[in-house]
Amino acid sequence: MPGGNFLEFTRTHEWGLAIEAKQILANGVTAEVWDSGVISFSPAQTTTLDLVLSCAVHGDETAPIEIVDDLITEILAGDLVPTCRVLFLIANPAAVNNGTRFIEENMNRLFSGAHSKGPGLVNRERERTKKIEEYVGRFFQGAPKGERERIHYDMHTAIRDSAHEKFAVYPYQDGRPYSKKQLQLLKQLDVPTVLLNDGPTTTFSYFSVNRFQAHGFTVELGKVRPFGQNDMTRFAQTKSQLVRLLTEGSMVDGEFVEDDYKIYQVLRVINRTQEDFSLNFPDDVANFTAFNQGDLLARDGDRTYYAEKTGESIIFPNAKVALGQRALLTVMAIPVTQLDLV
Ligand SMILES: O=C(O)CCC(=O)N[C@@H](CCC(=O)O)C(=O)O
Ligand SMILES: [Zn+2]
Repeated sequence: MPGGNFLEFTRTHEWGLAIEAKQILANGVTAEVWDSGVISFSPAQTTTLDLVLSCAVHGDETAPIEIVDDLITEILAGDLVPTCRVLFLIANPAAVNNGTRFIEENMNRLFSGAHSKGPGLVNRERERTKKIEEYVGRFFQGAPKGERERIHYDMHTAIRDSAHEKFAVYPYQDGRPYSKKQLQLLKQLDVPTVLLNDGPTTTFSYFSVNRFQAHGFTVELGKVRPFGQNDMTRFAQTKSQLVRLLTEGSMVDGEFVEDDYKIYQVLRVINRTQEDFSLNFPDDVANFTAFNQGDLLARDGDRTYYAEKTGESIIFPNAKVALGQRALLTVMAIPVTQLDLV
C-alpha cells in the first residue's frame, strides 16, 4: 500500500503502476490499489450499495479532486468507515499535473469503446480510458448485481459560470425510466438541477449506465478553478452527502416532491465541423442563459445556428473543441410531470 497521501502518490505516477497493492485496515475494511489513481474499499459486511466516485476525467477540474482526496485520506486514516463497496478514480493524473483539461485527447469522449476507434489513433489517454473501463467492470462485477444498487457520480466543474451552480447530466437510459430516488439523492447532494440527455454518448457516466445498468451521472459542482482557489465551503453539503452514502447507504429524506427539481431536456447538439467555428455570445455568458427565438448562437463555416424557440438555453459552449465534437448544447426547461419516473 503506498504510504503518504494518495493524491500525491497518484500525481507521481501519471500513467499507471506496474503492481497492485492490498491492505486490510484496522477496522476490517480492505483497501486495494489497482493502478495509479484507482483505489477500492470493501468492508467485511456491506450495505447493498456499490459506489463509484470519479474525478479528474478533466485534469483542471480541481474541486472534485479535492473532495475525493479528502474522502480517501479520511478512509485510509480510519476516520471515515465505509459500509458500502466504493471505487475511487482519479482519471487523468498527467492532466492534473499539467493543469489542463487533457493532454492529447478529451477522455470524456473516449468511453464505451471509442478509445479503440478511429484511424490508427493510439495515445495514453486512450489507453488509460480502456483501463478505467476495465476497473469499473471489475468493481461492479465483483459483487453480483442481484438486488445491489450501483451508483456512479463522475464529478466535474464547468468552464463557465452557471445560472444553476450545480447540476447533473442524467445520461440516456436506453429506454429505462428515470428514478425518483436517484433525483432525491442528487438533491441531497446539493444538485437539484438535472439535464436529461436523449441519446447514447461516449461519456464516462453513460458507460456505467449502458454497460452496468448503474445509476450514473455527470455531476457539475461549480466552476473550474486551480488548486487552492476553490471555496470548499461551497461543496460542504455535497461532501457530507457523499460521507452519508459511504457510511449509511442510499437513504432518502422524505417523499419525492416535484417542485424540488428543475429539469431540462436537450433540444439540440451543435457540433464543430469547421476550423472556422465561432460562438455569437461572449465568454461570460453563463450556462443555462436563455435566448430568444431567432438569436444567432453559433457559426460553423458557412452554416449558422439560430435559437429555434424563446427560452432555448445554452450549456457547455466551447468553440475550441476538436473538429467533429460537441461545441454547444441547447436545452429547454420541462415540467417534472413530463418525465417517465419510477
Ligand atoms: O463547461 C464545459 O464546457 C464542460 C464541462 C464538462 O466537462 N462537461 C462534461 C459533460 C459530460 C456529459 O454530457 O455527461 C463534458 O463535456 O464532458
Ligand atoms: Zn469536465
